[in-house]
Amino acid sequence: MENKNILEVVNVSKRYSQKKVLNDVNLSVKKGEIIGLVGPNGAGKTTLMSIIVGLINNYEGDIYIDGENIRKIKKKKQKQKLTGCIIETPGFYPHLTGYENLKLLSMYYGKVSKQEILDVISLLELENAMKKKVSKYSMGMKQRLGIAQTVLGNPKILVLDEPTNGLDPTIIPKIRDFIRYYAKEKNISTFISSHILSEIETICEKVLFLKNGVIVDRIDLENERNSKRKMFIFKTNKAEKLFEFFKSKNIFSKINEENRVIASLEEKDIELLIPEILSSGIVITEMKEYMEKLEDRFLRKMEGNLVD
Ligand SMILES: Nc1ncnc2c1ncn2[C@@H]1O[C@H](COP(=O)(O)OP(=O)(O)OP(=O)(O)O)[C@@H](O)[C@H]1O
Repeated sequence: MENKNILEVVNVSKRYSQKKVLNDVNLSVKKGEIIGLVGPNGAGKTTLMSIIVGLINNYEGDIYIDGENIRKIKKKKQKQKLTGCIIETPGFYPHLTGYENLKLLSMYYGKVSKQEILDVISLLELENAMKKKVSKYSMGMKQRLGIAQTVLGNPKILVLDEPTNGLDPTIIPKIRDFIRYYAKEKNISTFISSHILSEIETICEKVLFLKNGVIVDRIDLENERNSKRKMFIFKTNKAEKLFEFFKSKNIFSKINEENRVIASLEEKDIELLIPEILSSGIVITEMKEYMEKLEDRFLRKMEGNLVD
């Protein structure tokens, strides 16, 4: 994968009258990367995404897409071609069929082959919907057609605000495959927000937490997956004593609500520490690797007590 930043958000702030809804946001997305944006209601996710795709033009700071400052792009069409987006409800021509809508958009962008259109239809399993007028579509079908539209015109980055909203759970894996296909096969990056944190966790390489317009945490999931340091969970008769033991070794640990001890360790530490733990009279009846769910981490972060 190329290491080039396809999106750069530099010191972006946004006010609505007196209220600052984005405060000095900085982030970057590399070519082919899939990055998630999570945060509570009103955190500023839609505002940030709307600025990136050019729907909001009145903001402080700068947005660069593929090295170009979007403020300097005067032609609307040129700006629109940079990003494929789904923000709130996508717009269509309701009296036309799904296929006619896709074809019309392709003609607007030019240079979209029939095969490219057929690819999106097949990836999102839209075949049966293509001949129907969009006015007859369910909300989920409209959402899928909206997602299909995002890749026409070969954009640099997909900006997807809650793309799985209103979708049947059986369709959600299709969206995941679609995003992965365009990231890995076509090198199109994705910046995605979702309330379904497990989705973000499975698809994204990095996740940003936005709270009150500020990015309060950045998690490199890919790095964590490959890290030598892992979290382990211990079932023991003396949780408090084990916790104190780790503390005395400067190892991060905590006791969870089930009285299990969770500690951040490298595998090589374990061999050294286990004999010491056992000789101090602590009995460990179970020990396994522990993956903290993004949701739990998110909740801790929102409560303001994230400890790494
Ligand atoms: N046009 C507007 N005028 C005034 N305030 C606005 C406007 N649009 C958004 N806001 C405010 O900006 C803040 C951020 O809103 P935004 O929709 O970006 O948050 P969000 O993280 O996308 O929330 P949600 O998860 O509920 O979609 C909120 O306090 C919202 O009330």
